Amino acid sequence: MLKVHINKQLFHYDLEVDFTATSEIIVLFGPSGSGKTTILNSIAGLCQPDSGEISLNDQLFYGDKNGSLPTRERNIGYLFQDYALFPHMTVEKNIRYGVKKKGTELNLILEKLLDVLGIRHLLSKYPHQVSGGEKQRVALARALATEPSILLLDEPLSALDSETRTECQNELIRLHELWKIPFIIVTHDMDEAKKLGDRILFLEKGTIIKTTACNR
Ligand SMILES: Nc1ncnc2c1ncn2[C@@H]1O[C@H](COP(=O)(O)OP(=O)(O)OP(=O)(O)O)[C@@H](O)[C@H]1O
Repeated sequence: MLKVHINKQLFHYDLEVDFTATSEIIVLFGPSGSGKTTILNSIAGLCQPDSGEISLNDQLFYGDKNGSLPTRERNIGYLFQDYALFPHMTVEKNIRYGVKKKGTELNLILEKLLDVLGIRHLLSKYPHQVSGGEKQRVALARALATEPSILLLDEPLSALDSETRTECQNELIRLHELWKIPFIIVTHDMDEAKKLGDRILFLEKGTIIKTTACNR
């Protein structure tokens, strides 16, 4: 279980949130500047809370007395809004980047991801040679190739046209059923939030003002 209890002073208000996530899809929903990315970055270790506690199962990511576990030791998959693929690397190199495992074990994971995401034919291509939806799938493969214990997604579908977006939403739900880890997804789109989320956390100025359970 992921436990997040953080306080952080931001420019215009104090962020204070407290929530847990089991192997479910949690959607963070709220206006621009309400603190969604700050929450993801705190879980990933890319920014530091001022106080509180973040843990995943028995592993403490951040604690008032214990300090902060480095990002590389948190075993987190993070899908950034612009996918952050390396432009000078092929799709295959992008997916393999940062994966510590080698040999048969890695190949089994990669084979599964290539099939599930339907991107085998793209391996030798460069990011500028593939479409937005394909980039999104490649970025998902890269995030999952490290077999993370949790996946963070910051507006993963916002750059896609509506048809590709619907396809990718279905894919995310399917991947979640296969991987069975907590997914924390940021979106601005209410329909998407309802379609993807097991629970939606509504944020306003750094506070969770409402939580809704969804029946997917
Ligand atoms: N390093 C920082 N120190 C203090 N405040 C910051 C810092 N970085 C960002 N902020 C402020 O924190 C607030 C939340 O930003 P954040 O990016 O988390 O919001 P968001 O909900 O993800 O917004 P968006 O939907 O536009 O991406 C903003 O008001 C921003 O000005």
